[in-house]
Amino acid sequence: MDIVKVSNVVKKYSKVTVLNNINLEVKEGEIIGLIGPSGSGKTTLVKSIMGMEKIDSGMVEVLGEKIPNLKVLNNIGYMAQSDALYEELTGKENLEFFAKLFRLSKSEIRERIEYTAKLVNLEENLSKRVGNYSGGMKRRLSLAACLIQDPKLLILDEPTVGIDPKLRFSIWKELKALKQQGKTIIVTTHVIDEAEKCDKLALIRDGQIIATGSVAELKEKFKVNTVEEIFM
Ligand SMILES: Nc1ncnc2c1ncn2[C@@H]1O[C@H](COP(=O)(O)OP(=O)(O)OP(=O)(O)O)[C@@H](O)[C@H]1O
Repeated sequence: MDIVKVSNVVKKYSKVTVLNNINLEVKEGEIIGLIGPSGSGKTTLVKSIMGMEKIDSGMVEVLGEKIPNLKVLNNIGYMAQSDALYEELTGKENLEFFAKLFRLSKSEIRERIEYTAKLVNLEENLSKRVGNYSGGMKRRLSLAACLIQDPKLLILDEPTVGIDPKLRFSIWKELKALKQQGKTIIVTTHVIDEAEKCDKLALIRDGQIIATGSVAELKEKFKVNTVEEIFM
């Protein structure tokens, strides 16, 4: 089943076309990487998938519903490029705040905070004020926050920026485990070794998808031996 279906999407800012006839299908349980140079349209595409950006033409469907659709938003965990956290609150209070937005019960809130904090290795720091967190810790808390309601679809915009390689490795291990549970994950990245971990890549340039496929398929298509060369 297609969890996300993007059909002929065009998005303009003033007269500038930022997404130029995008078509993309994402299947259940797939990790898809959106890869492309800075300014190529990755963030605009993920925001259009959620309905945060109004598209000029085309159609987006998520979980079988036409977007924009508020109900579907409950099933999307979105981690934006910049952290949207309350610096005055502790890590735990931030997670509680987001959990309450989704009307989770008290016991669900406790369970989900425990699970997500463990996932991103922040259990020891939950009672600290977020204003005192490092950049990497804020990134990890944002990831925990976007998982709090146990969404079916995760949309992660450069999730591992500012995260050291060891933790990046453990986050990817968890993303794979989430995939095994049937979650679908869309991730934008500039990091080559992350691209290798995706089931499928969509290469974006100047608002167009120039190729999609697994790393192996893309290497074959472009007749190259490494992922770096695909980017070139
Ligand atoms: N709100 C906006 N108003 C006008 N132009 C915008 C707006 N948001 C993005 N753009 C432009 O749209 C283009 C695509 O931007 P977008 O943020 O989607 O790229 P990106 O691939 O995510 O880049 P990066 O990797 O640097 O995050 C850029 O030229 C950008 O300047």
